[in-house]
Amino acid sequence: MIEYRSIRVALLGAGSVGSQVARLLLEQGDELAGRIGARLELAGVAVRDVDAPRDADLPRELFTTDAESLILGADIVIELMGGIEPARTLVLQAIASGADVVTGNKALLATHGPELFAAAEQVGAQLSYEASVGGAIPIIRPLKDSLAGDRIDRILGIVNGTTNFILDRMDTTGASLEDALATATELGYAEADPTADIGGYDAAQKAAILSSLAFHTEVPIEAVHREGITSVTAAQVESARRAGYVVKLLAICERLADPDTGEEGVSARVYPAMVHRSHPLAAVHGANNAVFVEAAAAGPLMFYGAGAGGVPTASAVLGDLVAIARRHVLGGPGTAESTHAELPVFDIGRITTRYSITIEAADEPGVLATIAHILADHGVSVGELEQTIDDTTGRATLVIGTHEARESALSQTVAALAESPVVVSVASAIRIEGAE
Ligand SMILES: NC(=O)C1=CN([C@@H]2O[C@H](COP(=O)(O)OP(=O)(O)OC[C@H]3O[C@@H](n4cnc5c(N)ncnc54)[C@H](OP(=O)(O)O)[C@@H]3O)[C@@H](O)[C@H]2O)C=CC1
Ligand SMILES: N[C@@H](CC=O)C(=O)O
Repeated sequence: MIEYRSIRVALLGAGSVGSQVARLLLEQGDELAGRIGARLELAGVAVRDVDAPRDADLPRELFTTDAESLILGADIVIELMGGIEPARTLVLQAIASGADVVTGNKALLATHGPELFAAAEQVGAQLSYEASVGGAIPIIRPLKDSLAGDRIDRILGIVNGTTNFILDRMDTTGASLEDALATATELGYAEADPTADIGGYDAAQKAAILSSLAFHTEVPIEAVHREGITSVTAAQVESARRAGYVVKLLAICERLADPDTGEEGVSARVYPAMVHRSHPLAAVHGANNAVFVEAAAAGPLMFYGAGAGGVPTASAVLGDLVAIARRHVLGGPGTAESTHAELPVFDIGRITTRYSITIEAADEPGVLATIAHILADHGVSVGELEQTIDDTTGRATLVIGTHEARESALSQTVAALAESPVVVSVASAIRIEGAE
């Protein structure tokens, strides 16, 4: 039997992901030691409550509530507590004490990434975060390393497993958002506060991380346009379904030219949109994620797989852990973050999108002409208006087909329609993304 040296690993958090990381580390200890050339010794696991039930059967003596003491003496610290504090302070303490860090905490990276990366760079520590986007899907390292020599123009993806699970359930079983969210939470997909998922915050944090990596610039979380799925109704999902579309929460990160000045910049945005059923993103079911990357030389690339869940995400965490541990054995520099370019981040109002608007109006003479007039004022042609009349309610449903306009124009059109006395409600205004 080979006597390996030990690398001390401190784990902060043993929830959905952390408990599976600990289990796999203990179960696969010998195999990982062979791959690394050193034994990963789980020094301890910091939690809030050492007696709380866990998803995995782990030795009780590993648990502590004293994260600060656990960090001291650790070679590698894995942060899987989530949230900003105390995670930020603990990660900084770990770096200052000479440890490398692995984290899956996108909220932390999207808000304090520059501070954490600078602290790590100053002391030559590694800060790895593959699990922060796409769960099990390798997407961080491909963007950071494999595609570092290419020019990425666009990323279009589904990056939140919980909302994809919910929208998929609403589409395929007619379940309510609340019921589907309860199931996603039971399955360990949702954040500790699921508002982060359904409000689009989690996807926006991931968009900030992806666009910063892809465009080698700092895209702060405040610059990411965010809309969640809380306003998506069963009726909207159903009408999209009847029209051959499915509603998905999308993250779009793209390099573009300012429509007014031609200046190059980037846009990062998250919103629910209709995707045609023939588009590959429509076939992303359950808590799976998919990320399309369009790179100038590589062409289109697609990354697909489990986007959430304790076991799949543990795979990404362990991948980072093994990569760092190998460096402890073999020496040599780790991978670095890009030196940042200064690209402006465009406001959503400058983006051009395709969208569909559904209006409910009283079926009165002249309604169509009034609405057509409002639309014409906002540059939407009358020819794009379709009308159906419900015989029982007497209401007219008017659907503006696929129309392309600047986001600023879209919000003005919707506001003008909503204010018109002939309009009962703007039942739905939803973007359409992805070619059919
Ligand atoms: N769940 C998923 O599918 C994915 C999650 N992630 C990210 O991974 C991280 C962990 O997620 P997840 O496992 O779902 O989170 P959980 O909420 O399930 O687990 C959090 C763990 O951290 C511990 N913890 C929280 N706050 C403290 C504190 N102040 N002091 C000590 N321990 C603390 C909790 O302790 P206790 O158990 O005692 O309460 C718990 O064990 C998050 O950043 C999340 O965004 C990334 C990809 C996928
Ligand atoms: N809550 C997140 C977990 C993974 O990042 C999600 O649902 O995607």
